[in-house]
Amino acid sequence: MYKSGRFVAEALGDLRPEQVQPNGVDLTLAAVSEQVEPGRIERGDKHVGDRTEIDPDDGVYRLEPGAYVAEYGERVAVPEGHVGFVYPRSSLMRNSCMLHTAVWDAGYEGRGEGLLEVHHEIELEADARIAQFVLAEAAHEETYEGSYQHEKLD
Ligand SMILES: O=c1ccn([C@H]2C[C@H](O)[C@@H](COP(=O)(O)OP(=O)(O)OP(=O)(O)O)O2)c(=O)[nH]1
Repeated sequence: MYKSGRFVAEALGDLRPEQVQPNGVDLTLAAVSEQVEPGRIERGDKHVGDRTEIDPDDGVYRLEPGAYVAEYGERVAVPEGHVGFVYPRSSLMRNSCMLHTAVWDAGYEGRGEGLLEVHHEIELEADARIAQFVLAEAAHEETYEGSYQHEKLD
């Protein structure tokens, strides 16, 4: 069962009131980058290819069609007994852009990333709300202890 937006907001903390939605909380766009070298997925390890961060122009990212990595501004913490997912804000999708998500594991804490697919040029203001984070109840044995634990926390 998906939890309420208020429950998700309490798990994340430190949000503006307009970020709290009925079924989740909105995440903002903290940074945009483009991958510039190949990554590698091996049977036992992985390597994320280098990226170049895009500078916003007067606070606005003007993006041509392509694939980008979006960094979210909020510290996400997935409580035990739950799993998280990110959906695009529907206005982003209605503008021919999409955010893709992997699984946000129970116990993960950090500022995560998503794959931003731009199918028609778009302007995104820095710190604008672009995504919605939701939590669902989920059974699990362990909690997250992978290499991205505590990423981009101050
Ligand atoms: O769209 C997503 C989905 C997940 N995460 C975060 C939360 C998740 O718990 C963590 C690790 O994801 P995953 O377990 O899929 O990473 P991995 O590629 O298997 O690496 P590792 O084994 O080091 O965890 O990344 C994101 O930032 N963006």
